[in-house]
Amino acid sequence: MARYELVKRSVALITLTNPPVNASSSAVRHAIAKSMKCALSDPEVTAVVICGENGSFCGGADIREFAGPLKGPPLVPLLDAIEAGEKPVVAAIEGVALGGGFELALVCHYRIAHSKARLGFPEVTLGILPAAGGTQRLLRLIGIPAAAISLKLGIVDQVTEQNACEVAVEFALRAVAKPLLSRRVSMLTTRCPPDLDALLDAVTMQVKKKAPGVMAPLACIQAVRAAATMPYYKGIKREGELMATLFNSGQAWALQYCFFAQRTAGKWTLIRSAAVIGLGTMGRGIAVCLARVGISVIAVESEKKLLETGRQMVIGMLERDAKRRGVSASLNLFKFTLSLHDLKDVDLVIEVVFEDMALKKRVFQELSKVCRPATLLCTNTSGLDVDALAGVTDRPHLVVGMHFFSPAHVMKLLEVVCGPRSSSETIATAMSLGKRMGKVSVAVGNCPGFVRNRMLKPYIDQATFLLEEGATPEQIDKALEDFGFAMGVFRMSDLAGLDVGWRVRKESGLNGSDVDPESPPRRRQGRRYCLIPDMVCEQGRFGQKTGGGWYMYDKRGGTNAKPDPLIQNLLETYRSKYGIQPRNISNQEIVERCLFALANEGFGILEDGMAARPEDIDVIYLFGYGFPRHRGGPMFYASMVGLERVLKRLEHYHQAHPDVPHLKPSPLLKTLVACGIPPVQKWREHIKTMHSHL
Ligand SMILES: CCCCCCC/C=C/C(=O)SCCNC(=O)CCNC(=O)[C@H](O)C(C)(C)COP(=O)(O)OP(=O)(O)OC[C@H]1O[C@@H](n2cnc3c(N)ncnc32)[C@H](O)[C@@H]1OP(=O)(O)O
Repeated sequence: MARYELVKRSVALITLTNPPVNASSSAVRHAIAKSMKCALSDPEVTAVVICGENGSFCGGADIREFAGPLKGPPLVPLLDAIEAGEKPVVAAIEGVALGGGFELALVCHYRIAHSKARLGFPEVTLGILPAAGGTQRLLRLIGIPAAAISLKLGIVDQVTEQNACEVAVEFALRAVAKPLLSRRVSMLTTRCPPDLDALLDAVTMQVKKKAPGVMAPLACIQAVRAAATMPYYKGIKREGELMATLFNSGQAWALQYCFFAQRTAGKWTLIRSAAVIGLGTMGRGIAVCLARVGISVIAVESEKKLLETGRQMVIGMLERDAKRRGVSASLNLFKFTLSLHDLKDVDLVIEVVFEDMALKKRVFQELSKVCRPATLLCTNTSGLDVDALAGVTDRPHLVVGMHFFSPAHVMKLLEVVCGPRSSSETIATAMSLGKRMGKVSVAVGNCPGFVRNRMLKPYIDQATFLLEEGATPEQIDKALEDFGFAMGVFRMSDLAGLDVGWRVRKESGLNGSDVDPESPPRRRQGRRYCLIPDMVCEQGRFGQKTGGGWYMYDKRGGTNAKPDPLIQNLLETYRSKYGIQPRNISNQEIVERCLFALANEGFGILEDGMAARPEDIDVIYLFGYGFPRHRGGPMFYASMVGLERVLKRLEHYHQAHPDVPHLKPSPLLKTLVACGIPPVQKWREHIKTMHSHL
């Protein structure tokens, strides 16, 4: 609910994390109190910055909590303590600072606001008034007659076009040595016009005329009078009394009801009930995502034991999730069953069974028989042909891919895979369901691997070829981590599990009994093939979950990756077996080969019409693979490097490795270079084939 971290060695950064608007729920207030205590007691900390996650400072008190008894730390003492603290506190305001959020900003000693930030007290629209000192502090800060923009008024100390949080941290460092007394807004005296009574009487008349019978605006005027005529400690008492009257009035209840009713009315949806078939890791995560947004879920397994395990895991996840979000777990939305017949009335089914086409086809045939004709049938396949599944149903237009990423209740990306027969309504429903589930949904075409996994193949291939040529997993990971990835390709693969790729390679005849015995060494299906990943899996090393993969871990499920002499040994034996002379490989070569191959596949995807635009690919990589955000995504990165350079380097590497088709520059890349390198946003204009739905 709030993240606490030390930045620049001495600034405590407190980030409110309560989506969508970082409302100051009881859990958030608790987290702020705890973080402030830490910051004020830590001698290393000289200043504090408070900001909100995802571009929103704080949307105010959590209005949903108004209906129940007050939980968690009360706001007023919490805010007073921040203001009274002996270390400078700077509010970094992006998005909104409304109601209690604005009050939080007002107790900070300095306020840095983004130029697009919105600050204000909308409480009156909810039938109440700003009752955590807001009426008293704001007027002390700007005086009674004020009515202009924030900087001019002195509400904020600096307006910025840049990242407000970064600016606030620098500001906080400069504020360390300065006295705080004059920065405590509650200590200031309200500037009043000489004709205060006349002014307030006139405003009262206006309000009565404009909003006859409405209590909150009149209470606000009384609070203003208190700010003008009383010392702070009396003013805030008056503010509290006024709030108490309003808070329990039918007007406040009605206005708060209207706030939520207006938002609920917009939530018309086709999907009220869903089924998830398969309660493995993915299925469980998807089921939790659905229940989180109030959709009732029928969870299906094929065997009693699997169903029971799945049930226990789902309940545990729901309870932990609810605790974290400070809400009650929606267990009542779940039904667990062994029978597909129970799905006859659901609005949508998501199939999450084993990645086996024959099995999936059997499930889709069965669903066709048992589900009502309007039920949408979705598959979570990570790369199989969605249209082949549509083809076995009685409703191909209602079949679509919903490709979640593991862990599904955490990862933001959702690829909505549009088959050639998926109807526009089906795609739109899947996209909007994804949005409702808090996912970043991207529509993609139906090609093997779709977008993320299709692009991942050349990226991982390059990394394994580099191993053959002389690099180590640690060296390659380090180069990619220095580039900005949180994890290099091998550490990431260990986390995801190596067995899935191994199975896919077997199924596609690249490994195992289907391999053509005539194929030359290290070549499969006419191109270069690295056997090392298969050899690692053959040793039962599937990554973190088995305690070993490309690295070794202290235990099964361990996360602390250490270089493994066994892998080093395997590489040396492999190179000598195939007569490969290891060479020194530069970090530049590692980054270029991995990332240019990745982007090159992206160009191919655009050319095939499997993604609508480069921005979609970048979003997929930002949210589905942790591509460093400050690099913009693989396509934007390519444009920053310069397409001409990317083309030249790919030509160079392809010449050196002619048996690696992924290094051959894509025709679209060549076209873009030939036609003067347009900006990313204009690439779409040069794509000839476009998927009909994208
Ligand atoms: C001694 C006791 C002292 C108590 C003192 C208490 C004093 C403080 C009082 C307050 O702070 S009252 C709250 C003041 N704040 C507001 O009135 C802001 C209300 N919200 C908005 O105006 C808008 O939501 C927004 C922040 C401008 C964002 O607008 P946008 O159009 O982007 O999104 P919405 O659809 O409106 O909202 C998204 C989502 O968020 C929910 N939500 C928004 N604000 C709150 C909130 N303050 N509390 C709880 N929930 C909030 C909103 O309902 C939507 O939810 P869903 O519909 O998606 O579920």
